[in-house]
Amino acid sequence: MKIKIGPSILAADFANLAQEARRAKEAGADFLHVDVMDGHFVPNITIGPAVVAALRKTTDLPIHSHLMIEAPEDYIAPFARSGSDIISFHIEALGKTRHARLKKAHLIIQELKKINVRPAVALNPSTPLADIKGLLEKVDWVLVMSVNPGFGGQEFITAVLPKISDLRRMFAGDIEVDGGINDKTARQAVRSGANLLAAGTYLFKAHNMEDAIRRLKNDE
Ligand SMILES: O=C(CO)[C@@H](O)[C@H](O)COP(=O)(O)O
Repeated sequence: MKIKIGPSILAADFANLAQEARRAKEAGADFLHVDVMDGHFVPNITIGPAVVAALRKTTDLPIHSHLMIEAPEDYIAPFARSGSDIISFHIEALGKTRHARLKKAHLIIQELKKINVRPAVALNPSTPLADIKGLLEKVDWVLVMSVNPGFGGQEFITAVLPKISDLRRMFAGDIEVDGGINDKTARQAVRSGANLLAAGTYLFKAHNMEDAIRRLKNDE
């Protein structure tokens, strides 16, 4: 599968987002990964739909809004209106029982498809695949977190690699891995079956983003 790279704008210069989006595009990015955090689901607050809408005006790259928020079902419409092409929501944010989570996930997926936004389901490092198995026929993008969500610049959790391989055995769609991606962990993730890589620190702090993207794609 072709490897695609989504620079995570959490590590970008927030005072110059238009320029950062342009820099990512020129460096060969395939999509922009936008981390939305609410201070409840994760212990950090980042950006809302207004910033995604502003970013939308500056780039034609697909925008993936990764909702790390409680009650994501309440925010689907504003993030869709802001111009997100892909919206991911966390399975852990949808309730206490597996049944309740799946029920809510199905409704969110239906709503997203109806408005032509690509749905993706995200799961934390400690969340088992069993929790999303019932959704794999409904989505074609799964986001596997390789750090505990909340902050950029953390170390890749190698314990998620078997989960990526297991997922690849049962799922032919896109598998995005996010958190602690660098040239070494990118290779581990791809070897395990990932084809989409979100990377913040490694790309935005690189001396040359184009070279860094090439290294992640392993086509130097
Ligand atoms: O969602 C998250 C963190 O919660 C990620 O998207 C990070 O923003 C990735 O940053 P790096 O680990 O690549 O610096």
